[in-house]
Amino acid sequence: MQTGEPSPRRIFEPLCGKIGRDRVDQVIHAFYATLRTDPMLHGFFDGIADFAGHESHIADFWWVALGGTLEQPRQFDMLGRHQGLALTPAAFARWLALFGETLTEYLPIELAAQWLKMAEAIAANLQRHTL
Ligand code: HEM
Repeated sequence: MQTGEPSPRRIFEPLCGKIGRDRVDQVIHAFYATLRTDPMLHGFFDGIADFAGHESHIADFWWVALGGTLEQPRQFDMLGRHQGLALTPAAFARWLALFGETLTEYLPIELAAQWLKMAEAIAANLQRHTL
């Protein structure tokens, strides 16, 4: 039996650590700037008065979803916020396409792919409950 050698093990590092909060904020800021000017989706966001507040709320959501913690925990109500928006499969597809484009612009391909995978899973769940 070998001694003194650490057994090989998978070191788990959550995505939040690999991406970092600054890049989460950058991605969200760029993504919502895109959403607000997108011909298909901008109308959903026109009514938001405090957009900076909205972006920081969304960035906090993703920070937690990616494994991070917040100094001041916040409540999220994903289903409640999306119910009644009359979302369509085409709107979801557009949202995901734009999110994927933003991710690949700001992150290395592997990190972008992992984050997008999470967004796709959340979107699929949202669609099941809101369409
Ligand atoms: C058709 C696609 C989508 C549209 C048009 C849309 C639009 C919106 C709107 C209008 C709000 C409410 C803003 C407010 O009143 O403060 C919101 C909230 C939010 N959205 Fe979406 N959304 C879409 C898909 C998604 C997806 C796929 C995700 C995540 C993967 C997401 C994440 C969030 C989060 C985290 C919030 C805040 C929830 C909370 O306040 O607790 N959205 N979205």
